[in-house]
Amino acid sequence: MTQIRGLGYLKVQTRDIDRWRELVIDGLGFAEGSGPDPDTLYLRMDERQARLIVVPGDTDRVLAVGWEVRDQFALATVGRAVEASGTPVKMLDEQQAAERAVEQVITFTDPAGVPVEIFFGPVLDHSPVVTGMAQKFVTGPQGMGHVVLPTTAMDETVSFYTEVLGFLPRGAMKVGGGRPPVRRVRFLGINQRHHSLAICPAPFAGDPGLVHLMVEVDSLDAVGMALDRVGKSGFSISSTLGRHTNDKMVSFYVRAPGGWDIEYGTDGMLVDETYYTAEEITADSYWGHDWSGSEPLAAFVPKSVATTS
Ligand SMILES: Cc1ccc(O)c(O)c1CC[C@@H]1C(=O)CC[C@]2(C)C(=O)CC[C@@H]12
Ligand SMILES: [Fe+2]
Repeated sequence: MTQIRGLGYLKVQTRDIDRWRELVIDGLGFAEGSGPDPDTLYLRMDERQARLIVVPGDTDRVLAVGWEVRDQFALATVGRAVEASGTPVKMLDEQQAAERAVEQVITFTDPAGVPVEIFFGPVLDHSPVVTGMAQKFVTGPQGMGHVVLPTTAMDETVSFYTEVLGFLPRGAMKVGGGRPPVRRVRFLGINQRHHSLAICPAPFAGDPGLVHLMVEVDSLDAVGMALDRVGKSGFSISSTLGRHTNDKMVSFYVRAPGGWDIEYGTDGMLVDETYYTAEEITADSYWGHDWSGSEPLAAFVPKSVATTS
C-alpha cells in the first residue's frame, strides 16, 4: 500500500519567466498567488498556496516533483523505504519547508535524475481562487494532475516508483513501433486519477527532465477557451484536441518555454481499484491528438539542437 496520496506540486525553473506568465495565467487561466520570492511565479489551482511554481533561472529544468502523504507518520515510512533502497534522503529544515508552504518535506533523486520531494501538511490559502475562465481545476483527492518523466533507465525508474514508493501500475503503451526490443510508456497511479505519473523511455536524460504536466479542469468550454487563447498568443500546439483511450481525458498539449508540454484536459475517468486491472492500450487516443505539428520534445533530441522555447 502506498503512502503517497497524490501529485502535490511541481516546481520548475525557466529562462523565460515572462512567457511562462503569458502561458499559464493569460492562456491557461491559473490563478496568481504569492510567496516568499517576488520574482517567482506562484500559481494556484485550489486552496493550496501554490501548485505550480515557476522560478526564473539560467536553464529550463524541473526543480522538484512534490508528492503528498497524509501525515508525519506516512512521511517517515516513505523516508525509511527510500533509505532502505539505497537512495540517500535529506530532511529539509523548517525554513525550506516554509518556502514550500508545507509542514515537513524530504528530498531525494529518482533513478532518472529527477529531484523528488515528499511532503505533508500543505499550508492553505482560503482566499477565493480566481481563475481565468471561471473554471475549477480538478484536484482534491485526485491531486494536482499528472507528470510524465523521461528516463534513460526505464527498468530502474519503474521499479523505484512501484516497489519503493508503492505506485500502482495503471497500464502501458508500446512506443517506437512496437518491434523488439519492445519499449513501453508505463502509467502509474496512487489515487482514483488513472495516472498521476507516467514513465517514458527517452534517449536523453537531464534537462528539462519533464515530458509534460497534465492539469484537469471541470468543463470542456474551459479547455476550448484555453486552446483559443494560447493559440492566439503564439504558443505552439504540440497536439490537437483529442480523447485518450486509457484515462478518457479530452485534452490538448501546448509547448511551454523549456521544451516540454502542458496537457490541459477535462472529463478524466475515475479508477475503481476494486475492479481495475492494468491494460495495454494500442492507440493513444480514440480521436484527435494529432502530434504531427509538434516541435520535438527536449527529452527526445540531443542537447545541442534541443527546442528550448
Ligand atoms: C498515451 C497517453 C495516454 C494518457 C496521457 O495522459 C498521455 O499523456 C498519453 C501520451 C503520453 C506521451 C506524450 O505525452 C508524449 C509523446 C509520447 C511520448 C509518445 O510518443 C507516446 C506516448 C506519448
Ligand atoms: Fe498525459
